[in-house]
Amino acid sequence: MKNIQLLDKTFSLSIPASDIKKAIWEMAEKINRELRDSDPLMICILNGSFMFSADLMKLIDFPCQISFVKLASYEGTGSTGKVKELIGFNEDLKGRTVVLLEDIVDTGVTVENCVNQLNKMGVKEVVVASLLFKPDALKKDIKLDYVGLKIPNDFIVGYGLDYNGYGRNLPDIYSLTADN
Ligand SMILES: O=P(O)(O)OC[C@H]1O[C@H](OP(=O)(O)OP(=O)(O)O)[C@H](O)[C@@H]1O
Ligand SMILES: Nc1nc2[nH]cnc2c(=O)[nH]1
Repeated sequence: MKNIQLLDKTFSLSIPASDIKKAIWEMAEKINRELRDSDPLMICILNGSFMFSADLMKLIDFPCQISFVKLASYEGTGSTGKVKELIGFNEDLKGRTVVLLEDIVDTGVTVENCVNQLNKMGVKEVVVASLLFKPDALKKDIKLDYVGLKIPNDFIVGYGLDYNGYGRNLPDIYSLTADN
């Protein structure tokens, strides 16, 4: 199995780029079918979601807007349980169908925080699309509308996800090995 080293930690290949591509293609098909008449505004949650959002958007086949927020809840290899807002929601979203684009839903604190903020801003509906979901880590009562792949509760890097800022550029996804 292919291993990589980032800073002090070793990771092993867990999701090859071909599986990621297939999951995004299937999600885009569904979104194209189900949201084309809703004039949705996609919101990419930076940093981690930049790669997923770019690849998904290229497969959306109707006129569609995208905007960006920058939030952080993870430090090192664990959740802080709190969401830091680095760039917030600053558009008029009243009455809009908003699609949150997440690379991963882990504890769910980030998505819960966004959904609460958006509802206060008077959106019509919030739809959540996440490439990855760790069901065993979830601590919040949130609804996920589109999920690419369900994964075990291991710390992962690659395809936008980082370890202390490194690993985001990897096309495949890697899991922290047991011997770290
Ligand atoms: O469900 P949660 O426990 O909230 O975890 C999910 C969040 O964690 C990651 O962001 P992170 O805080 O690492 O910031 P980053 O995207 O800038 O790496 C990821 O991009 C999600 O936004
Ligand atoms: N890099 C990284 N960020 C996360 N944010 C929430 N879960 C994870 C994870 O497993 N890896």
